[in-house]
Amino acid sequence: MNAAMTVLSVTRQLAWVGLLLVLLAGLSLLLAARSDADTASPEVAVSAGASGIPTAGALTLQEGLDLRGQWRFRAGDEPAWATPGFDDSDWSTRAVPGRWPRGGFPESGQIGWYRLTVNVPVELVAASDFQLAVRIGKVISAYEFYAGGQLLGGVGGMPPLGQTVIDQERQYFVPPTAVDAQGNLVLALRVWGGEPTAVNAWGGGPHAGDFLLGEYRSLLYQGLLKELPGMMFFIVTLTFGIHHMVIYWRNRSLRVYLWFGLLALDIALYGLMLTQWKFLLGWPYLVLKKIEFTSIYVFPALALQMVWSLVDRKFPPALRVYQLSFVVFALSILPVPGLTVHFATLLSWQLATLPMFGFVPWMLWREVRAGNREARTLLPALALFLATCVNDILIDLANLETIRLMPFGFIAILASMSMSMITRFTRMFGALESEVEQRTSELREVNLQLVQMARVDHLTGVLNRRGFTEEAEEEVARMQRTGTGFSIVLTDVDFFKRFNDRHGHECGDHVLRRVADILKLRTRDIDQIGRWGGEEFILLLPETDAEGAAVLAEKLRIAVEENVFEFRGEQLSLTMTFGVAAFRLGDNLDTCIARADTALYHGKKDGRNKVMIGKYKGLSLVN
Ligand SMILES: Nc1nc2c(ncn2[C@@H]2O[C@H](COP(=O)(O)OP(=O)(O)OP(=O)(O)O)[C@@H](O)[C@H]2O)c(=O)[nH]1
Repeated sequence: MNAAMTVLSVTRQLAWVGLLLVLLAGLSLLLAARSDADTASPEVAVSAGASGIPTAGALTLQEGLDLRGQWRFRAGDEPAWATPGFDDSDWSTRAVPGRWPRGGFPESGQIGWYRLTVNVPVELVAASDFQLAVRIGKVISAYEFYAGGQLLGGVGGMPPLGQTVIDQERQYFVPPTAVDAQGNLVLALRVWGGEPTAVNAWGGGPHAGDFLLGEYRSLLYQGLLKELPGMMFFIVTLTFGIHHMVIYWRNRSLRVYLWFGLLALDIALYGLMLTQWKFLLGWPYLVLKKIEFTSIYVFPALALQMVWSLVDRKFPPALRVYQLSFVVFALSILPVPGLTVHFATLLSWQLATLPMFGFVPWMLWREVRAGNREARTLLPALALFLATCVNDILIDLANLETIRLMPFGFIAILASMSMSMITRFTRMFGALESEVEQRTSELREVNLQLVQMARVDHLTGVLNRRGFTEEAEEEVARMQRTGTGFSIVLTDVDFFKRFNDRHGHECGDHVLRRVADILKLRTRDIDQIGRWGGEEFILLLPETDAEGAAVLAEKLRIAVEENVFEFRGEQLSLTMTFGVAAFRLGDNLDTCIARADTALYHGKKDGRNKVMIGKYKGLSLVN
């Protein structure tokens, strides 16, 4: 019952998480589709140069004018390049976003300028309820942003400070004074490509994200909406992680929950670092980046542990070394100052993960063939996950501008692992329940035997005093209900002490057993026989009056008297005396037995080997 409840509650929780994931995936696809539609031909939205100044109508400005496309570009650094009047017609053009070639522009100190002129409706900009804004996407490694020759801010730090912040999108108010009388607005980006290591690894310049001109609140809303799936992914994985850690905390034998929880927390952290929400933490960019890299660097180690623990296999020592190397890798980048170490080691880390792409599926495939159910559930999800990893690695290696899919791959892993764990624990609970059931029924049987044993005399096999009393009490109750009477017969072996002394205790035991057999054999099934004391037996005869009981007692007396008891070649005989009493209204069991006892006593006194009826007042002898 408990197991069923647990499985039910876990399933319910998973159903919620599943629903969230579906919503998340749906929303992401919707947004991806929207942004695809927006960017289908960025050149159409923006084209640089005096000949084709893009014009932003009122409607477009509300929705946001896409600034992605060709901007004027020049490597080098002149303060005059920010001024609106500067003629940039002889500059080359460069895509925004679009990375610089690897190595960047060392001859110009890794600094280059981007310029774009757009035309905006003057009346709209002058309106008091309209605030013009520009959103600048992600730029490697730092930049300053100018509009109408005014410095509006930037991200990171330009040399000589040289502070790298490569993935922060930021939105800037554009003052109406930045727009000239004809509505022309000149935007300029002064970009620093970064330290040589960064430029060699990443190129430089604007590389991703939104580049938009529009109404401030509308841009802000769009930005928030775009970041929502990332935030939801973070919340879902964080909840998953915490939930599994709590389960592990409550039951330390569920190791697989520990690894699953840690893995989910690690991914949650990584997911958060991929969103703009991380900047709300207000932590230095270096710290955020260290967290991002540590979380991704340590991921293979946790994933290996998780997979092996899920399929319940021992970790091979060589694999342990491989796994620990990731942990060491992840931890060692923490104390190294600056971000250079991350850019310098990323490729090595990616290469180091490559073997996993081969042997993990291979191991799982072997497990699947060996009939491991967890492996069967995990394998397709892992294949999907690895495919998304390849996609993401290609984005870095080949500068592909496609969507990063790893979070979705990880969702598949999460879902499959949950399913796997549910199946596993449902199976475990099922086995446990049937085992408990079996044990309970065994215990019940043993208990029954014990109860029986506690009611039975082990020498003769008839009821003992306690067992007989219980049965007799029930008979009394029945009699009071139905009015049917019964009789009690008390019988005792004559001169048994002498018999014992003469033939030995063992022989005495044997004889007692045989006497019990005779009593059993000569009575009805409904009659109850008990051993009342040492050599004394008692009988309860339902629906029998005193006379009927005396007749039976007489038969028993004769049977015992005529019986030849054989023991170790000896042929022996003995007699018994019987006291009979019928249960009457106003009696209780004790008074009835006492009457039978008195009759027995008188039978003994009267020469033994007799049946005496204990009348209500007085006695009568049967023979
Ligand atoms: N072998 C054997 N003897 C028992 C057992 N229980 C009681 N006895 C013996 O039965 C004898 C009963 O002796 P008494 O109570 O003096 O009665 P008796 O010798 O039968 O004499 P009456 O009953 O007066 O005829 C004692 O010697 C007990 O030791 C038993 O389980 N096995």
